[in-house]
Amino acid sequence: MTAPKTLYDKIWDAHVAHEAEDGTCLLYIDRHLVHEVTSPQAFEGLRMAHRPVHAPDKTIAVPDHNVPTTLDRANAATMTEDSRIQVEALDKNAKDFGINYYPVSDVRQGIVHIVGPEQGWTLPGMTVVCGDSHTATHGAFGALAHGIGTSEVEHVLATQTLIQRKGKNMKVEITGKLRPGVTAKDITLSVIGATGTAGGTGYVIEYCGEAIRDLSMEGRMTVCNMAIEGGARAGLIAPDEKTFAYCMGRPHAPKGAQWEAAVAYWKTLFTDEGAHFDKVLTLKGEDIAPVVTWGTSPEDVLPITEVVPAPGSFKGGKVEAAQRALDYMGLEAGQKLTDIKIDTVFIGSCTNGRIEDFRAAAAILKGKKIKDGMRAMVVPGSGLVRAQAEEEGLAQIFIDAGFEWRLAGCSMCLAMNPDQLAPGERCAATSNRNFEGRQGRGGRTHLMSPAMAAAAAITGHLTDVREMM
Ligand SMILES: CC(C)[C@H](C(=O)O)[C@@H](O)C(=O)O
Ligand code: SF4
Repeated sequence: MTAPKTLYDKIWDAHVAHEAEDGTCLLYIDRHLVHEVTSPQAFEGLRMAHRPVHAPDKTIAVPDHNVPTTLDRANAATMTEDSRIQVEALDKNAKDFGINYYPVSDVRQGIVHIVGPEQGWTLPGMTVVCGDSHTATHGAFGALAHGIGTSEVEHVLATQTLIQRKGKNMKVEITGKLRPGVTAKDITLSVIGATGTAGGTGYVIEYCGEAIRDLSMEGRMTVCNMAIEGGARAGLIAPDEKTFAYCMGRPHAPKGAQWEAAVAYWKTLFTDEGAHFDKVLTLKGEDIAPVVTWGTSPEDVLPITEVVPAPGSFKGGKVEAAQRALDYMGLEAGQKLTDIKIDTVFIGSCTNGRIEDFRAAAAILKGKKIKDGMRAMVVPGSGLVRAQAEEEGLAQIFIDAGFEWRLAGCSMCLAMNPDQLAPGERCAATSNRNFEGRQGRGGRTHLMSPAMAAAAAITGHLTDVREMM
């Protein structure tokens, strides 16, 4: 009898092409996703070595970080020089190397981590890499998805393999049911609150338990997306009937007999009874509340019913960090979180830019107006999410409430395109990072779920969405 394996062990073992004596492995890569920020030097390296892309049919590129999200973006003048150079380089590299490409003009364009699953490129049991830390998102399908650096991007382009050492196994179990108003975003932020941003260092996290099983594929992507903020190398969720239903019929999913064979294999992708985990965290779904971040790290998270913590309440080295965070955020210890006024709302990103996120936000906004003077925008994760939201009438709800309804891209998740905070502006954001300057120099970010961001847009301050339901 073979030893019981975790889901991570199974996918890993199925992809090891070579293992060196010191344990360094060469891992076969099934899908390589590429965006404009981390790929230019990699393609340049290939060019200089006169090498082709090894598996162009498994390589998928889309520009997302630098692209403006306003309707006039076809006009090159809407981009800074640096942004334009990166996007034009991707246009050229995609053409020269013959890889799959979704240019800005294509309705399928969007954030790489939303486009991959949507087009059926991401499937259970695969190894997926991208020169981007939030590649962890694809783990929602039971795919082993690693974020990689630019030199590794070049290596994968050239060889379709990645040099890796195996990580350790960590289990994060969310038992029971979530309470009303609590979402996947609250799960993933609460996990980071419990483990800290280094809690997952060296591990691949498998999320399991009833509350995870109950999530839609969109919600599972939200959870895995932030595995990286918890320090983990990747996040994973075992595929099930929901996963198969999401994948079926997608443009690049297998069809017919190949589909049947694939599903039969996918059904073997679960952690065996008795498999060993090096670390385990269990949270009760019932105990998770709608949360917001108050500081400049995703671990600075608290239930919305709490107050801004006193730096002195932290241990050791964290006291200074907490004080600095409060100074940067312009907050006072003891202040009620619900008293924090905001002037900007950003709903979007690879964490929360999918259709379900927009349904949740629209449910709160329907028939309401955002606070006077509020700058609020909804940025779809892809052109197809945008089209679906328009068809479902969600876009009109946002527009009627006073939101800007944008084109797809990373947008205000990071300050690499025209959507940015000015110094001192304070934003309720559905994205995943809140460090100093993330959304623009001097900008202040509070991370939360789409429903919570919608509630804050209406009241003008951080708000407990449960009071609006
Ligand atoms: C620009 C890119 C390399 C970066 C990442 O890897 O995460 C970005 O997507 C981010 O979220 O900060
Ligand atoms: S949406 Fe944000 S987190 Fe996601 S890939 Fe873009 S910049 Fe990174």
